[in-house]
Amino acid sequence: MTSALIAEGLSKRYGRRFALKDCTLDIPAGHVVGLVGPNGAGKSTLLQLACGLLGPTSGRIEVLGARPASGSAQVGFVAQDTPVYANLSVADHLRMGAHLNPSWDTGLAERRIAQVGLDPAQKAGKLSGGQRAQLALTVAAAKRPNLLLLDEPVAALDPLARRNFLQGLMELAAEQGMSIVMSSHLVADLERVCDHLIVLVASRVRVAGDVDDLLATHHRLVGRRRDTANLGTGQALIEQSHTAVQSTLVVRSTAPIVDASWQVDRLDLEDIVLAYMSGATGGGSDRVLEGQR
Ligand SMILES: Nc1ncnc2c1ncn2[C@@H]1O[C@H](COP(=O)(O)OP(=O)(O)OP(=O)(O)O)[C@@H](O)[C@H]1O
Repeated sequence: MTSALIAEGLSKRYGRRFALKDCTLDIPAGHVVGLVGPNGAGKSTLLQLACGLLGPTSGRIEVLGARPASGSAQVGFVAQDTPVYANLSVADHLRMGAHLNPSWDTGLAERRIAQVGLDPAQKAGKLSGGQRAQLALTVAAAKRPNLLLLDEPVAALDPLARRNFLQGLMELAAEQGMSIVMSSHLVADLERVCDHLIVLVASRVRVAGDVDDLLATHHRLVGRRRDTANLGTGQALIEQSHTAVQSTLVVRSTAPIVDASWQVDRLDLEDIVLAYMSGATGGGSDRVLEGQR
């Protein structure tokens, strides 16, 4: 398996504050990867390190087998604020893309512009936020990069445009073999399109892996109140909450849960992401203390 991105002990610091800390990842090529985490977790920082707009404070990052270089034809990046040139028309953006990129795919660009209903003559400065996002994605995709990095690309899109956009992404990945890494707060969307997920919380990677594997190995256990120090071997506690009589845990376990005193439920991806986010904030242990009062 080849890697789209490898990070080892990757950190980025601004003054005394870490935007990303000790991040170790191996993102397989040819996948659609979701990057989630709360505001300020470090998602944009990781994407900017990956496209060479930022350099690491320490550690190593390799993208498609090389050190990231800003402007690489192999890597497409759409920043959170979907930058376009306000005074240029949609058609001007496509002409400029064709001029600057040897691997420019005119057919793909024109097809997408028509699909999303953009008027080629319209000035980019007059487009809505969602339309600008569609234009920026089209320009990035038509470069035919091997890796496409998207920072919250669907935030400005209406639900129908979002569904079409995500459908388009899946087609790009399937037809062109493009690797895609996309940050978003909309986990339900990511569950539909991503086959790999990274959860970043407070500058650190909390979990990363194939979505199918994450769904198969995380469980919610509900049972009579008990001490979580005695979990079965191979079970990692992700989140816990307790009432006076009942304990509710989220655990990661590769082996089946055999303790019949637990009711065991499956989790969806959103449940898993929320468990990592709240487990990391210490919410779980606060709730233990509250239950013991
Ligand atoms: N240029 C900068 N100077 C100082 N601090 C910065 C800078 N850029 C980011 N940070 C800090 O680094 C941390 C991570 O920021 P980042 O933008 O990567 O988070 P994010 O996960 O993308 O957040 P959001 O979901 O809100 O977009 C934040 O605490 C932020 O304040």
